[in-house]
Amino acid sequence: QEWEDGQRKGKSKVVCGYPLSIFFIVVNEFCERFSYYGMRAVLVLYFKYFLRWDDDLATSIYHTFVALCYLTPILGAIVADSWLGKFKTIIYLSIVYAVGQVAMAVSAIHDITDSDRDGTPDSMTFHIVLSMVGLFLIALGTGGIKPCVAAFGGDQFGEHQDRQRRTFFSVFYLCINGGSLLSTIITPVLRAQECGIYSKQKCYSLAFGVPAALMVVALVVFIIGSGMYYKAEPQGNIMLDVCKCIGFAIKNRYRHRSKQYPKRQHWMDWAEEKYDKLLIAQIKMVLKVLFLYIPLPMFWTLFDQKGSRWTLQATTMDGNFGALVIQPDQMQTVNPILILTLVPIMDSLIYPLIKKCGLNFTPLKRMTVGMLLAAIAFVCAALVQIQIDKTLPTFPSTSQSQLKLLNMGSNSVTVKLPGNDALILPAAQVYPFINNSEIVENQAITFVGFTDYFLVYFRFVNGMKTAVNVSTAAADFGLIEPFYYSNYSQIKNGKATFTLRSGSQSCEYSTNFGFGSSYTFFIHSTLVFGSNCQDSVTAVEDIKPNSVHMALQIPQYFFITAGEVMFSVTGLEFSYSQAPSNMKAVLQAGWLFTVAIGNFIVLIVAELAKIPKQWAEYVLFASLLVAVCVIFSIMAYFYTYIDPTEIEAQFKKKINEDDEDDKSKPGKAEVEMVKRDSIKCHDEYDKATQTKM
Ligand SMILES: N[C@@H](Cc1ccccc1)C(=O)N[C@@H](Cc1ccccc1)C(=O)O
Repeated sequence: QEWEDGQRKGKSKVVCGYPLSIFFIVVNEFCERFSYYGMRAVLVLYFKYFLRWDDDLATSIYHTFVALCYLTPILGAIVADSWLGKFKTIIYLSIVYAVGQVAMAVSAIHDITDSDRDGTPDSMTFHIVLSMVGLFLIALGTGGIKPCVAAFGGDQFGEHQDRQRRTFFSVFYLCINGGSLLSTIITPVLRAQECGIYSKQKCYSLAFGVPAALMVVALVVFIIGSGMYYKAEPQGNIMLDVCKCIGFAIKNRYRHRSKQYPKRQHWMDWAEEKYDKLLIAQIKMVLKVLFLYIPLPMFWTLFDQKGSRWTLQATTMDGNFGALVIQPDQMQTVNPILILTLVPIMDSLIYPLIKKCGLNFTPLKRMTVGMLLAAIAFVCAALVQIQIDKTLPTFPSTSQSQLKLLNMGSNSVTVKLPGNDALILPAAQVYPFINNSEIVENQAITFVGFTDYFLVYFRFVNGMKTAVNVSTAAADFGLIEPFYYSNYSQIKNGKATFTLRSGSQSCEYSTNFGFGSSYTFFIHSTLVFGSNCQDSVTAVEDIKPNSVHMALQIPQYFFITAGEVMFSVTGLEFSYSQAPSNMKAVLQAGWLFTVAIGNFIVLIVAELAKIPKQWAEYVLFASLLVAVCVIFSIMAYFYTYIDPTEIEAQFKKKINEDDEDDKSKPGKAEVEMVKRDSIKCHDEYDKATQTKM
């Protein structure tokens, strides 16, 4: 250890008690998280609006990707521990990661396959394949380096620098959220820009390109620090040793299943014939924690829906905050903002206050409360969804048709449709109608799913005897024949002024478009060019503008983030503190594995349940988490906290004593010694795990 500390001191300058090398690691993490969360923030909208997938497919692929990102840490930990070491693993996988980000940026350039230059890609297959390859490389890179970077940072501190190491981990978490905060603000803004070579489209390529650049910066910064790092040699594949030892214990137990063999205290003790007692004790500690992890994925199932279902929910809401108009994907910034404020508040105010009240708020209790808060967040999301649903248009079912009756004459008319009562339609009015038979082609609202958040649809119906041309300052929408209608066109939301022209005469019509709205404008036969035509055009709302404000999502973000602080921050700390010294990475990978499983659960539940109402799906997830939370609290009640360092020290001390003993008494019967040691070691392990909290 002293030699290792000497190595550390020799490698890196020390600034205010901290090795300078950690500066490069922290900056690297900031840029990497910027890259990851920036790309992830716009991903679901890229699927929906660029690749033109529906909400369910977009959500499924999004969660498959996130799950993959948290499966690959196991791979990264194995490669780093048994082969390349952490430093080289970070470098190589960062290159893979950066290539993946570049592939994503290229996949979002619509001009590559837009040979007819109409603004939409001609071969969607090319864009889909390239983006899927990109996402696979990103998952490999980000997941692979995840358990390495934090542990590599921890390695830079010596045995006696516990306080500095703890501060490093806090700064590390804040940097993660600093990077993700910036990127979730910036990339949605970049996405909203228009760019292109032949035609202008939403700039997803830039929104993915900037995270790609940041990943290159992360790699460069990490390489610059290269000469200063303490690089621990790979210590062999501990995960493989753990698996082999467990496998041997199971096999040995099975071989000795007959009653003639005495029982052992723990099934892992059946590995004693072949494996080191210290390793067996360490595996017991890890298994105890891993058992406790079983219910945890349900928390992540809810937590990670911020980036999918909640972002899609925001697209049906009004993002107008006065001077500021918020993009749906920008709402995710509320999470890191709250993390940056809640973590210090919890640590310096709430937890000490609870302690002062005499309550023992143990890590497992905090995690239980975290789960309940996440369930509350989903109840809030369901309530918001119910409000949104009230404002949505009534869509015709598969056996129904929707039609609009438009009276273009100057007298009222009586309309009688087969199977319906007669109705009187006044002059120059429109009557929206859902019919129970399929008498007309159902085409009214099929386009709505692909509307960009800032774009609204409109069309004109010409009730005049002359053809009318419709244009704005930016675009010409063409000529509409008498008593005919134009196709739907898109325009940016907000105020729009249309010029209506017939020959050399014209007049102007102004109106306001709300987010997500769609309009049919009816030009009356009474319109007189050259005068004000404001009163001679009737605006009919095909789809009402989004009226539920995005601010209503803040409570659900508050509860999920408070839940994250209690659950995730505490859980990470708990996993670290309960892990034996050589298995910290194993437990970190295990912790991240629960995130992966959580994302798979979203896919399974969404696929199996197929709930038509979104609010009901939110309630289902909240109920599932409450049920899991009850199971977890029971498991936590029976968990006894351990001090791995103390247990390991006792084992090492005993092994040293035995070595001395062996030297002084050569020829002692080995079988006898194993028996005695086994009993002693059990006693030590049991003594050290008796502290139940
Ligand atoms: N709060 C998140 C960061 C975030 C930022 C923007 C939108 C969503 C999330 C955070 O701190 N993440 C950490 C820890 C973590 C959380 C969940 C799953 C794995 C790890 C991170 O390392 O990314």
